[in-house]
Amino acid sequence: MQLSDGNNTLVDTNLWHALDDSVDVTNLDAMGKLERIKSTLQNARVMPSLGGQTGAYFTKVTLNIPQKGQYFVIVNANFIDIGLVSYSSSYQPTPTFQVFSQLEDDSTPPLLHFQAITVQTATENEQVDLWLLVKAKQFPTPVSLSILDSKEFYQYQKFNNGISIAGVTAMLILSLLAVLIYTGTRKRVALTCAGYLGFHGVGWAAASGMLNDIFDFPFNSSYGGILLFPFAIACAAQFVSDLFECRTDHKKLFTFLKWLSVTSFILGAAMWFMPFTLAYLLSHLLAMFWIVLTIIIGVGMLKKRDFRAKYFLVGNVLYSMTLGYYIAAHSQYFGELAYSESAVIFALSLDCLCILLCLTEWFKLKQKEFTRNQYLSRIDSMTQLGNRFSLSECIQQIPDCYVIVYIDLDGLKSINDRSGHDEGDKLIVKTASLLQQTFYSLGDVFRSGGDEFVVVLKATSANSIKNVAENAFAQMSELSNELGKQWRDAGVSYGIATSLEAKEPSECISLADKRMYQHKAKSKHPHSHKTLNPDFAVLLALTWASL
Ligand SMILES: Nc1nc2c(ncn2[C@@H]2O[C@H](COP(=O)(O)OP(=O)(O)OP(=O)(O)O)[C@@H](O)[C@H]2O)c(=O)[nH]1
Repeated sequence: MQLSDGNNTLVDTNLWHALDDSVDVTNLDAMGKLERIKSTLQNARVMPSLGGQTGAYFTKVTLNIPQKGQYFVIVNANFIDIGLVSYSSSYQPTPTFQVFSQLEDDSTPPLLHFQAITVQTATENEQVDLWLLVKAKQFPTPVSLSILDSKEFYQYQKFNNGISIAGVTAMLILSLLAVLIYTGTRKRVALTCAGYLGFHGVGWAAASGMLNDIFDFPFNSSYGGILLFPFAIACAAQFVSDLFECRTDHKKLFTFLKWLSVTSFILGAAMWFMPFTLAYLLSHLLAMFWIVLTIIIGVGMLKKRDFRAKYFLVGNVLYSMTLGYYIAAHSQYFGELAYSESAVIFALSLDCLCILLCLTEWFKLKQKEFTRNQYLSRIDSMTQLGNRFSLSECIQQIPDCYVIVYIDLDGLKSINDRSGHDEGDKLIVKTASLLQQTFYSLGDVFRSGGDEFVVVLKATSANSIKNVAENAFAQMSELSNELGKQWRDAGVSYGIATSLEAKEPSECISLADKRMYQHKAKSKHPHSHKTLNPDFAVLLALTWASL
């Protein structure tokens, strides 16, 4: 092959020769082995393609390199268990050996996803004979060779390794964030999200050869990427189900995603026992199916105005585009497509970011629902006043000095009976509005029951309590008169108690309630002496307290 300035790629077609089973390639350091391989070249079977093959293969390539310097040969195979290269030239007759594979690539330039070997020429127009031997459990895709000069290679290496490391790190960090969210919230959606992102991150760390580089495993972990993928989809299907509340809101989709998740999980477990090429194919089919499914779900949810789907859709559209490019790059029908792994990892890490944003959208929605429910559970819808629950929360935080006014409407039943419940409602709403107008700057008003209200008035000091209570008396009389003007039978009965008379706010409310009943009894039976005048009672208590 004459190297030129353009694309220097040797496609896989008829490039490789099958190695005779009798040649033991495990002892790679033995030069003799390579010499034996050379002698088998004449009789060796030529492979139309390495795509889908298993075992050991070798090739001899002659390169005409115009410039003196350092060149790199990239072996475009994602999985290599054993790799051996030797090169020699008329100028350098003694062969130079290099060993490479995901298991052993310390002496070759670090290149994620693939393997690179160095060829050094000593003169211009040097003709180099390159002997290459590769062995893998499976070569799921064709194995081409790309020859780059040092400038091109370092640029490629920087881009390829940089994007892969950044992408995998981003996926793992996002997954960790989801785990932290889960530990704080105990929400299943955060856990399934962590699984979704985490399996993708670990899968690509394995597939790119990063795990082997970091941990020096005794086995080739790059096959693990494909084998972990169905587990990522098992988590992803559960995440989508949790994200869109499918259990309650989309029952059919819930059942479908549950089965998809179970099937993916079983497939993931079964793949460890199948030929790797089949596993590779199944993982890619699952990926394509998943992408189409996520886009359909995303569009469907957006149509239903579920805006959790916006990030979900953006991420998956991006991922699907690069996955299409990746699959095309590995099929060889479209020629050499550069950076397909980097493109997929980059898009997938953005997809993972979008997935985490979906999770935050889910929590935002839950927060809104919670706030709304909190509001609804504390507010009386007719009067917009706080209800009994809200009152009990209020008295838990009440300051030391306060006055409680307990109010019960008079005449509501007769207004209901005479003019209908709508009219009765108007009386309730009017009373609430007058109470609010009167006391809005002095305290809080609650509707504690059908026709009962409680006002909690804050006093700045023990000395000011009496003034606050007296003011409340005056206001209540005015309120009663005001209601009487609009509804013939309407008025209010009320009782007032202060913090000076009770140890606990609840005791103070009971006292005010008791006085309200005394007041009501008094107004219904003005001549009875069995009940104490409530105005008198509270003033008496105040006098006692101020002594
Ligand atoms: N219109 C209307 N009536 C209500 C509502 N809640 C409770 N009531 C009615 O209010 C009445 C309260 O009963 P009472 O307290 O005996 O009626 P009252 O006429 O105010 O008599 P006293 O309190 O004894 O002075 C009942 O008839 C309830 O049905 C409501 O939200 N709207």
